[in-house]
Order: sequence, then structure tokens, then C-alpha cells
Amino acid sequence: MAKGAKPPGSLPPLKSRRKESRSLKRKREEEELEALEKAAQEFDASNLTNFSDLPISKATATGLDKSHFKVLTDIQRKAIPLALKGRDILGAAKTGSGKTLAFLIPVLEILHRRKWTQDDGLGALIISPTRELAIQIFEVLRKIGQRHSFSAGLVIGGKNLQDERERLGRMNILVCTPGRMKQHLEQNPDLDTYGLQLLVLDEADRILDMGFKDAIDAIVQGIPKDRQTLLFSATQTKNVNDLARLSLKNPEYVSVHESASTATPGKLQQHYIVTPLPEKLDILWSFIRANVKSKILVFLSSTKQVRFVYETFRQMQPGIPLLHLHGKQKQTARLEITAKFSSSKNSCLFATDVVARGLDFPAVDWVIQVDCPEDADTYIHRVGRTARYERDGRAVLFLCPTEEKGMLARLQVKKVPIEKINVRQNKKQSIQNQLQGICFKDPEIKYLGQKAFTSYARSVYIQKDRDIFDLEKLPLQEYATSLGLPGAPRVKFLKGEDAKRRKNAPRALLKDDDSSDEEESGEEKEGAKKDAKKEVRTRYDRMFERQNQNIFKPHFTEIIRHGEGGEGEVEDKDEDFLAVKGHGYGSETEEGSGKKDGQRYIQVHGKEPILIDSKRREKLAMSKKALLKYKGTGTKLVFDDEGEAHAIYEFEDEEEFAKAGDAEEQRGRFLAEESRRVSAADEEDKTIAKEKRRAKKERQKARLLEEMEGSDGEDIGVQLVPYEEDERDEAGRREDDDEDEAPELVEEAPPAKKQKKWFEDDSDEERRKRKKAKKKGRVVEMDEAPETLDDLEALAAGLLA
Ligand SMILES: Nc1ncnc2c1ncn2[C@@H]1O[C@H](COP(=O)(O)OP(=O)(O)OP(=O)(O)O)[C@@H](O)[C@H]1O
Repeated sequence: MAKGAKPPGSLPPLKSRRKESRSLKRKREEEELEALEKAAQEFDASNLTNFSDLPISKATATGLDKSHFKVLTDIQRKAIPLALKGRDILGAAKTGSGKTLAFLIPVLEILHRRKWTQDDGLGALIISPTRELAIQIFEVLRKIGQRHSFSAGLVIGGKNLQDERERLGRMNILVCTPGRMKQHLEQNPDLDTYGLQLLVLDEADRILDMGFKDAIDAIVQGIPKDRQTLLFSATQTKNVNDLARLSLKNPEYVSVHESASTATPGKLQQHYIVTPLPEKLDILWSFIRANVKSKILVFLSSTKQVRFVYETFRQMQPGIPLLHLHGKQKQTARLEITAKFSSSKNSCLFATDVVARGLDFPAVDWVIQVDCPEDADTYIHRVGRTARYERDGRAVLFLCPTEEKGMLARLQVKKVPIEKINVRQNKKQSIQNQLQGICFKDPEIKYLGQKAFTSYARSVYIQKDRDIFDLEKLPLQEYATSLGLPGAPRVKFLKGEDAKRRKNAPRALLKDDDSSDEEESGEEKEGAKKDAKKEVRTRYDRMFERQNQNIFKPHFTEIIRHGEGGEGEVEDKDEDFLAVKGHGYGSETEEGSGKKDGQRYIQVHGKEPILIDSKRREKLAMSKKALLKYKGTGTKLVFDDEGEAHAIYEFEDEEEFAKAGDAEEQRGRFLAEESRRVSAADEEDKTIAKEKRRAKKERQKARLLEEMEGSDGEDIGVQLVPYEEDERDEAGRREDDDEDEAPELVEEAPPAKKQKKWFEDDSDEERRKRKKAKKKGRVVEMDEAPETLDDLEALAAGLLA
């Protein structure tokens, strides 16, 4: 055989074999993808039942199987095949009917078929109106996408924008809230949206209404028009203007329950009761007491009401774990509460509408709507937190007599089957006295009650549907009494408030408002914001101004007024009372708080006024320590026999001085006399000090002896504490130290700040851990909850696979 010739039947070299197999693999993959695309385009959904029938990738099919999803729900059967064909979809289906999978499966499949890789940037954007819902969607995506290699991120705020930035540049799928996404699109040059293939809006009608308008418009401007768009909600919008804003292309309207006789889940039992407003809390309390073995979700119309009911009911101990959730809690707390309620078998969660949409709490038995929802759609979403995916559930709506007719008419139009029931009067328990007692004992709760009252009144006032909501017809005085308040707080309203706009406004837009104690809705807040620019008012300022509240008894209010001379300027004087009189710092002309050019100042005698431009600064400025600093060290005076005060050094009368002889001589005499006096005093001091040292040594000796012998024979665990470490006061003095011993104390007293500990307890261990975590730049906030925001963010940074 010639040199170099290959023997017949021998294999090609390894390198070229590998190359060949790689290209074969690639070819095979491409053929598979083409076949998948073809199958999706030609798919006939008429006999579709199981996920395994769908023309989807192996990766998605495995993810679904591993998550135990087998049979498609109606909305999934109708929407998924169309979305896989690349159609724009307007999907409407009852709450709890599985809309999340109806958009997540197409998201994964479209990107897969288009061979999307990490280098291709953002491929799909999923928008949710709340952080909780975004987290929930993200978790489902993680489960069913576990066999894909896309990177997915969660963009919901509550974290440093900069931290999120770099990671976002590498993400293929983002689940986000509108405000935060808008921020990133505007400020993050690393975010490449040019190739975006899919835009999904969950709870689309909510996202498209006024509150999110700016954010959504900005997002839509920043992404390509040539993309697929999927909109889902239980109460879908068909508003042409909304759809035009999203540039939908010939969308397919998929409404599986439009022809159904009801808009709510079949297994949901819905009832309402008619109750006078002042009896609502009695009924709620009695209901909870009678259902302590259930899982109950209670909707109230504002954060303040949620907090008031939670705080008071908690004190009254109904015998069921209580939780509360609203939009003003910190994200970690919100996550923790959501997780707790999800995993609990029996508990009662008081919440605002922040949990009304989309959240999939397992096995909720009851949804109670204490406050009437603003419209029938909100009703549908609230009750949809129970009776999800083939489960049973019950819902009760509390209606005031004035709300009954209007609300029932609205519900009827929306095809909500609801029946009236009555409360068994013998089971109803009045809690008014208990609430009064709680409010009386705790001014903070009373204050919260006042805010709850105000926010309720405002929430009714700002509603547009006057057939249902009529504030004037509500017995507000009695309602205040039912909350345990001594009188109805005065509520200020401004014209033209827009409940929906404020309610749906993203957090970013409400940022300024969040810092205040006011409620979430209404132009009142905007008015308040304007006021806030003029002067900084603390909650205590407001509390004092509320004269009809009797937070302080009327005669006390009188004292404030008379003490300040005149009723005309009560507001300013109240502030003076708070700032000055309350602390007893002298005359109001010299010291106290005042206003200049619309700014508030605190004036301490002889010092520059301190500008009060925040609550924190006011608190600081009013602290004892700060005031001591500003007040200086004071002047030492001596008193003569007649009780007259004199400065320590005073000028002598000139004539007297001349009579006493030559000035230089006098000086010499004075110095000689003083030095003799100082030497004598020094001798005396030394003797006293010596005597004291000796006595102290004796005492120490005696104490040691006592300790060694065990004075009364008992084994005292804290004997290890040595004598240097005995009790000291704040200045580092020991209890038996004498004021006169000052010179010795200076020598002996160690720096009083930190006392050495001779034994270690759990707190030391904790402190060390905290210190360590701090050093690493991270504070461990929740040890037990497995799904902290950090966990989720870490997941967000990782790959789905
Ligand atoms: N095909 C399915 N098989 C079994 N369970 C399913 C299926 N699809 C969805 N589910 C379950 O049904 C529940 C409700 O699903 P999902 O949250 O998607 O409902 P939804 O229609 O989005 O509700 P909402 O309108 O309240 O947002 C979830 O617990 C989900 O896991």
C-alpha cells in the first residue's frame, strides 16, 4: 500500500468526525425546530386535551410534567394553540382558570423555536400590576421552564436600580411591574429591547387603566412594534383605544366564559348581607370567632383600616392567627406574610386590594368584603381568591343599606350570581366597648382609628359611582363610635378626586405620598403635598389640630388656647405648645417653634434657629441631647446671705479698692494668701483621699472574703463578676461612689461606655453574626422564610435551567 494511503474502511480523523457530528447535530436541531414550527402552524386544537398533545418542545413538556400539569384548562386549550401560531391574543377567563400557563407556555416556545440565546438579549417581557403577582408568575415560569436555558429576571423594585442594571442586560425573559420597568428602560443603556419578540400583560385591564398609563406608554415606546402581544384578565378590556396604544395586530379575542351564565367560578358560593355601617366590625368579629378553623381573606378599602382592624382584633385575641397585608409594608414583610398565608391551614388575612388580583393563595375558604368594592370588576377579582381551579369557595359581601340597590344592579350586569343572607342576631357580638377600651388605653391605636375613619370616608367620597356610594347618607358619627372613637374626626375633601387613577398609580408615582401618613387615594393627597411644601407638619401637629378628636380632653385644649392668648391662631400656637411648652423650655418669644417664609424653625435661646424640614430633624432637634447642646453650659452663680444671686467674679467697688492700698501690694497679698489656702486645702484633700482609699480597700477585701466563703452558703451563679464590674450608673459611677470622690473617680473609673461581660449568651452570638453579615455588606433579615426577596433575586440572576 502506498505511503499515506488510507486502509479501506478506516474512519476519518477524530477532529473532522467531531466537526461532522456537530454539524449533524445542528442540522438535526434545525430540522426539529422547523418541524415544531410547522406542527404549531398546522395544529388542529379540536381534540386537544393533554399538554402532551401540544406541538411543544421536549423541554417545556418535561417542565409541565414535572410540575404535575397534565390536562389543559379551557382557556389554555383555546389560547395556547393560537399563541403558538404567533397570533396576538386578548384572553378572558374566570379567576383561577389557569391563565398564567396560557401565556407562559407560548413565551417559552416562541423563544425556543427562534433559537433565542443569552446573546440575543431580551426576548419576552411579562408585565404584572403588583410585585406579589410578578413574583408568583416568575415562580411558575421557573418551574415549567426548568429544562430551558433562558435567563429570566424579576424586575419589581425595592432594590437598588444600579444592582439590577448589569444583570438585566443578560436576561432573555423579564417579569416586571410597570413603574420599575419604565425606570430601567429610561435609565439603563445595557438593556437591549430591540429584538423583543413577545409582550405579555397579565391583568391587562388593570395595567391599561389610568394609573399605569405613563409607564405603559413609555414601555411600549421602547420596544419594537413588530412583536407578538398577549393580554390576559378575568375582566378583559376591549377598549379600542387601549388596544390601539399597544399596536395589536388583528388580535384574537379568546373568551372561554363569555357565553357562560356567570362570570365567576362555578364552585363559588356568593352571598351578601345588608348591615348598617356601625355594625360591620361587630359582624366581622363574630364571623371570625365562629370560623377559627378556616382560612379567611378579608378585604378593606384602605391601608389604615387594615392596620386598625388588625391591631385591635389582635389585642382581642379571636383564636385564629391574624395577618395583614397592604402596599405600604416593606417588601420583605409582604413576601413573608404572603408565604405565611399561603402555607397556613387556618388564618385570617386582612388586606387591601393589593392582593385582589391574580394571587393564587391555596385553599382559601372565605373571602369577606367588609367594604364595598369600587366596581363589579374589583368584586370579581376579590372573590376570585377563593374557589380556584376546581376547588370550592365562599364569599360574603357586606353592604350598607344605601349601597345595596346600586351594587346589586352592577353585579347583575356582570353576571355575578349572588344571594342575600341574614346575620343571626343572637350570634352577633358587640365589640364596641372593647374597641373603646383599647383606644382609651393606647393613643396610637386611637390615632389609627381616626385615620381609618378618615380614610374610609374618603374612599367613599372619591368613588365615581354615586348610585352606590353616597357619603352623606352614611351614619358617620355612629360609625366613629363603633370604632371606639370619642367622636367623628373632621374629614377634608377636595373636588375632582379620581379614585381609580390614584389607586392604580404605581409606587414610583406615589413616592412622595408614601412618606406621608395619608391614604393612597385622592387629590386630597396632592393638596396635602402642596401644603407639605409650605410647611413640614408631623403627625403630632395634625393630631393636635384635630380639635374634635378629644385626643386631649376639651379642657386640655382650652389650656392650650388660653395659655397662648387667643383662639384666632390656634394652629400656630398648637405647634408652639408641642415644640416649647411640652418640653418646658421657657418663653415662647425666645424659644420654641415658629414659622418664617413658610418654613418651620425651632428656636433655642441665644442660638441660630434650627430649620425643621423633616420629621427626623424635628425629632432630633427636640431630643434632650440636642437641646442641651444648643442651650450651652449655663452660667454659674453664687448666692449671698440675703439670697441674692451674684456672678462668681464681680468687680469690686473702686473707692473701696483704693482705700486698701497700692494695687501691686494688694495683688501680692492676695496671691500669698491664696497659695497658702490652696496648700492647706491640698493637704486636707490628700488626707481625705488617703482615708477613702484605705476604707475602700477594706471594703473590697471584705467583699472578696465574703464571696470566697459564700456569704450565706448559696451557690450564686454570678459570682464571677469581679468587683470592678459592679453596677454603675450612666456616668460610669458605682452605686456606692460618693459625689465628693470626683478626683478619685476620674482616675479609677474606666471608660463607662462598654462593660466587659464575663459570660456569653445568645445575644452575643447573634451580634457576632450580624457584625459578620454587615462586614460582608449584607444584612441577614429573615432566617426562616425560604423565599426571601434576596433568594428570588438570586434566582432571577440565574438561568432557568
Ligand atoms: N392545567 C392545569 N392543571 C392543573 N392545575 C392548573 C392548571 N392550570 C392552572 N392550574 C392551577 O390553577 C390555579 C390557578 O391558576 P392561575 O393562577 O393561572 O389562574 P388565573 O386564571 O391566572 O387566575 P386570576 O384571574 O385570579 O389571575 C393555580 O394554582 C395553577 O397551578
